[in-house]
Amino acid sequence: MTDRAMRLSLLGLRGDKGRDPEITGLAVDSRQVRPGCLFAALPGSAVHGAEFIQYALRQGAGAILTDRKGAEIAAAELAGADAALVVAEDPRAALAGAAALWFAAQPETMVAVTGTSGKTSVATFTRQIWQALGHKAISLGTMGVQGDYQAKLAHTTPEPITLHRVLAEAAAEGVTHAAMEASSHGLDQHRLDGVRLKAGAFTNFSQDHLDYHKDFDEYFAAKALLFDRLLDEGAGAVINIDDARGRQMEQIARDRGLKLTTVGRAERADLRILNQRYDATGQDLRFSLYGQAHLVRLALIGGFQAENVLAAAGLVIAAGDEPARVLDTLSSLTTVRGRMELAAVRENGAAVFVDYSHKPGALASALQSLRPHVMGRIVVVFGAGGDRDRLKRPLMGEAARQFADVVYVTDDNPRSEDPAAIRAEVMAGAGPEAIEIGDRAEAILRAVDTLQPGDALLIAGKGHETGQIIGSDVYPFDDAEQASVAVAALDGRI
Ligand SMILES: CC(=O)N[C@H]1[C@@H](OP(=O)(O)OP(=O)(O)OC[C@H]2O[C@@H](n3ccc(=O)[nH]c3=O)[C@H](O)[C@@H]2O)O[C@H](CO)[C@@H](O)[C@@H]1O[C@H](C)C(=O)N[C@@H](C)C(=O)N[C@H](CCC(=O)O)C(=O)O
Ligand SMILES: Nc1ncnc2c1ncn2[C@@H]1O[C@H](COP(=O)(O)OP(=O)(O)OP(=O)(O)O)[C@@H](O)[C@H]1O
Ligand SMILES: N[C@H](CCC[C@H](N)C(=O)O)C(=O)O
Ligand SMILES: [Mg+2]
Repeated sequence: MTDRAMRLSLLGLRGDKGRDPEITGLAVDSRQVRPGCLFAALPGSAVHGAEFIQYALRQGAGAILTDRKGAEIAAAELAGADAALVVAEDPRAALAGAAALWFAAQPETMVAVTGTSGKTSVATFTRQIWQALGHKAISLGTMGVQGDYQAKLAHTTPEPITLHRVLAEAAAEGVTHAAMEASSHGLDQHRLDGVRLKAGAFTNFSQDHLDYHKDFDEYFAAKALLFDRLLDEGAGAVINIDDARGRQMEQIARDRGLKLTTVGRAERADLRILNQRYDATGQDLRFSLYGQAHLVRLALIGGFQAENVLAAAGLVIAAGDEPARVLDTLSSLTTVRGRMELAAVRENGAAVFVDYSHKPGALASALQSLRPHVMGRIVVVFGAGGDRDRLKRPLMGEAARQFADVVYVTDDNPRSEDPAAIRAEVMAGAGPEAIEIGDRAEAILRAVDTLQPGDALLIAGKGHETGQIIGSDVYPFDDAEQASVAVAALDGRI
């Protein structure tokens, strides 16, 4: 970043006392500040970034962006400093704007998707459709950047500096289309403020992240930011109207003058699911677009995938592709890694699926949606993550008890917490018949062992993850791999 420089004013920022230094880079972490950098001292949940202004100045920061409180905290250090001070009402929003200007390029056609579940799936399907139509496209989110440009990401919605660096790199590689996940944290922290979006989608809403958002309404309000603030008037809004929150979002989008496409089973939905027929390898979907019926074969497990596929189709259409051509691509869509992914099949035909459901609503819907594909019993193996929303643990237990026939409770990234204590909270909801096995590999082996012809096992919670986080160590662990190993061992192939 340091091989070029840009005046502070060209980043949309105004320094105090008319100061307008050349900026050589952007940083949110004082430890990454290099001479001439702009340091954004953001109000944090643990500390105010302004506590680190003294270090940023020592490293040679050329400008400090913060809020009024930050300026007060660091008043003494700032008084004698050469660096320009920029005080913004909302420094996160100002940083997002500055990052967009600094990196300048982004794919021409960008869309974002929010909702409690389905963001990764919709973003991935959107990218797959674009690619099938011949566009150079990426999806960006929980699984990193995938498609015609690839990169790892630490967050679902990265902070603006990383986000715009990646978008600029992708654009430089010729990527013209990008679908990104908008997490509620990302929206709340203005991480996407500088992204030029052609359309946004809303999937659904259920319990999550109540460790971060004060309550349901605040969590919803964060998701609504995509429609009531980020998208420009006239941009597309693709909204699943099957639940009450979806209809609330629809109203918000309507009030903002967005161009609506409704999705769902509701009779008035523009992209409407008419019927689904399930079998062991996928489903036939009958749907309509503006009243015109279509039939498509989807090699995807789970009724909710139809909602995700139609939301993705809606986004691609809203972003400018021709509807008939878009619908033609749908039969080519492939399973998203770790989302109702077939991981292994036993000799007796019983199937093992790996899924990323790690929230009560997602677990319930994963299990419910598996049911019509399965003739026998559904067995589930799952746990709940440590250092994350505790309220969801018993609720996940209840979902498993209600929608699976055999329940194994195990560990899923206990992090700094006591694994047994997490399991106890899950077990409280899962009921006395649930079987508790801390070691995840053993739980998977035991569950695979119970599978009879026609049964299916759902290993939930880790999806595409490749590690088990215990304390601060990450041990290699891949549910799909463990499933294959267990099947091979039990069927006498190893
Ligand atoms: C809860 C949350 O979202 N926290 C974000 C927030 O950090 P914070 O407010 O807690 O930061 P803090 O520790 O209080 O520090 C305050 C400030 O001081 C700075 N600092 C800190 C130490 C230092 O030596 N120097 C320094 O400058 C920090 O960079 C920060 O800007 O602001 C930081 C800078 O923008 C983010 O990196 C950080 O994301 C953390 C890493 C995080 O893990 N976020 C997760 C929960 C997240 O965003 N997840 C979503 C959703 C995932 C999902 O859907 O499941 C995602 O999009 O990934
Ligand atoms: N439309 C949907 N409705 C209900 N459940 C869904 C839907 N789509 C996906 N799921 C479930 O949620 C899990 C996560 O899906 P996905 O990764 O697409 O969602 P996400 O919103 O990106 O989640 P995260 O916030 O964890 O990144 C899936 O494994 C599946 O069980
Ligand atoms: N993005 C989510 C993923 C959780 C996945 C689950 N395996 C866990 O560790 O809880 C989080 O970090 O809360
Ligand atoms: Mg995701």
